[in-house]
Amino acid sequence: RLQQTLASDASKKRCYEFLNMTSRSFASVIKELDDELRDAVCLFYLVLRGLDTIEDDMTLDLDRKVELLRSFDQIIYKKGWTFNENGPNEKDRALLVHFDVIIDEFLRLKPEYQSVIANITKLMGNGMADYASGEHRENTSVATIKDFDLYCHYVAGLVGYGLSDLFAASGLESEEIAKDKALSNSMGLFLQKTNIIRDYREDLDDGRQFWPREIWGKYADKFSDFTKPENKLKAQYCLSNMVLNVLDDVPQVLTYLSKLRNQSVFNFCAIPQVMAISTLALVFNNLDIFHHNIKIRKGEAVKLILDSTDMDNVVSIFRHYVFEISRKNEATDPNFMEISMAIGRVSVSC
Ligand SMILES: COc1cccc([C@H]2O[C@H](CC(=O)N[C@@H](CC(=O)O)C(=O)O)C(=O)N(CC(C)(C)C)c3ccc(Cl)cc32)c1OC
Repeated sequence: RLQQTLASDASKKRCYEFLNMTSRSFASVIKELDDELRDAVCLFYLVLRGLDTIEDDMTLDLDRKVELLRSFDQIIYKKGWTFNENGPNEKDRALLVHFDVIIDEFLRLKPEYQSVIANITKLMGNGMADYASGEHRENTSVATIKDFDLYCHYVAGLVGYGLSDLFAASGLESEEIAKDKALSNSMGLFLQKTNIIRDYREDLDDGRQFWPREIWGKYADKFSDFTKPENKLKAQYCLSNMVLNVLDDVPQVLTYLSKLRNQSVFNFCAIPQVMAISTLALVFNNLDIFHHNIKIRKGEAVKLILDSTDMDNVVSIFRHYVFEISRKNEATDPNFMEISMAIGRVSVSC
């Protein structure tokens, strides 16, 4: 008995070490969750990280990758399973090499948490596999805005679905939070789309492009054209068009947050969203994103974390950054009117 307890404490501790290693600041936010949810969310994060590592691994041949993605929801039940076929990326490699530890802890979760995580893993793994093997294969390019929303639904919207299901199953939040899928989806889309805008240069250098051709194709012939000084103006208008697309999700994000009742769940959900609206204001009309990765200053991030503990503060943070976007909005920009109206829609929702 004691032997088992010591073993399970050791593997739980190792899971949190992997969490700290893979997610920098976010790990500390997960650790603040109430006891009932902390381990389930930690394991959900690590399972998703494992899936993401496989999707990102360019050294795997396609058939092998698709097989792993489509079966990951069964793999997480296989005690002892580990994976060391994958590439050089040390940080993520370690997680899969020691994935048996994650599986041991996953199998110690309550059955209802296990099934939420397994169901989302199945949907996400198949979505990723469809995407990897489908017509997108050439350079993971996204054609239409519809494709863009579908891709972001697979990799981020589904995470919102799963977390809302965990919140409801824990009893810390109402069943309603898991019912309205559109709200949960927006929680993922807002974060993912903001990151995709911020990461233009990093992804371009990695040979990946996630901006939908339906948008950037209006401003250039090649996705990399925006890095050229002579295309400065086109680059700015393409960027504002991308920001306009993301602003659509803001009202749903605020509605989702307003439904939360548990303080630790609210903090966990609000902090990434206020970081994202701050990032969105930073990248808007900021041509640096075409040259290097930009991030909000550490001091500002800390202030945002401390301030996002109740709905009124979160609303005023969103108002502040949406106002900053409207200040930077230029009348000569073809998207000027649309952005002004999107800002109007946001302002009435908060
Ligand atoms: C209701 O929905 C959510 C509520 C709270 C947080 C998140 C969301 O926030 C982090 C926040 C995070 O991971 N931030 C990074 C910073 C960064 O990535 O730029 C960090 O602070 O390290 C994030 O980015 N993603 C990754 C996806 C967006 C793909 C889902 C994420 C991955 C796994 C989990 Cl369990 C959760 C999240 C939610 O997911 C939608």
